[in-house]
Amino acid sequence: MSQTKHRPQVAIICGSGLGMLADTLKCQDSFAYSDIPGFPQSTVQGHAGRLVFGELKGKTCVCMQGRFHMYEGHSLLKTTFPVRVFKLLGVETLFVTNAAGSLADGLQPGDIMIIKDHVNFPGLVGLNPLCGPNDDKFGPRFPAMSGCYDKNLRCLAMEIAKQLGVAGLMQEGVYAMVGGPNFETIAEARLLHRLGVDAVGMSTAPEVVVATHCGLRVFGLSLITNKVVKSYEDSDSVNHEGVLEVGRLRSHTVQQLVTELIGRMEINNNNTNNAA
Ligand SMILES: O=P(O)(O)O[C@H]1O[C@H](CO)[C@@H](O)[C@H]1O
Ligand code: HPA
Repeated sequence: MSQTKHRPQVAIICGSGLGMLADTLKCQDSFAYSDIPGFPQSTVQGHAGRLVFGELKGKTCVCMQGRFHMYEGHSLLKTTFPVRVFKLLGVETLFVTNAAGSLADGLQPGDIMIIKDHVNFPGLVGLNPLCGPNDDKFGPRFPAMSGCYDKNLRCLAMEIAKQLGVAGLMQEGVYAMVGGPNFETIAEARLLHRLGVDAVGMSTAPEVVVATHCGLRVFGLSLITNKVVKSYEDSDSVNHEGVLEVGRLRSHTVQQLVTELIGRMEINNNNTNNAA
């Protein structure tokens, strides 16, 4: 921390193809993950591997240009390590963004889903970053996860979308994390759809679990990059290049939304920063 004067209140995790969110920060200090002791390395195309500090609309932010995924071979503790670093830096609010495939018929590629809730499939079978001895300095052994996506921020985001004229692209929904790295089979897609999942991806839930455990307020959004194939008659197939391309196409809108939301949200400044 001796290498930056920024003391962030807000952390942003950029999803696949959404690294441009960091470009909006003013007075940047940027660090390659490879230069930060103990930080994992990004191995996925579209995840640059840089931590960027800066100002956005009067708030101090830190932005992860590149996240870590379980399928890269990182332990869940490693994939979520930055979230606890953010807590220790004094961050109060975590923004998680991701690229996701849609299962809901009303969500089209290019749409933006405000995450209302998630299904953490790896977590349901014990692949949870909170497994192992609990560190009471961060949070309780059995943290509640109901309401882990802050309702006020969700409402404010919708209000801002209306003012920006992009409300037609936006709706709330349930995100499910699967392990990846393969995309879903048709049978898996149908199962997820029947379970009430609106969008699916391979990240985010562990970060949100760790953030909620240590008392961070969370806002999440999924950029819908593809429709998940649910029919045996459908010859479409998804690929990572296509996912990144939709990220590039929608980058401006996502930047506008995140910038306005960060600018207008209230910061309590009551983060005691005493987790450890
Ligand atoms: O969740 P993010 O990191 O946005 O990336 C999503 O896009 C990649 C697949 O194209 C997977 O990593 C999936 O999780
Ligand atoms: O269709 C998908 N499935 C899982 N992860 C994804 N990330 C982007 N699109 C998808």
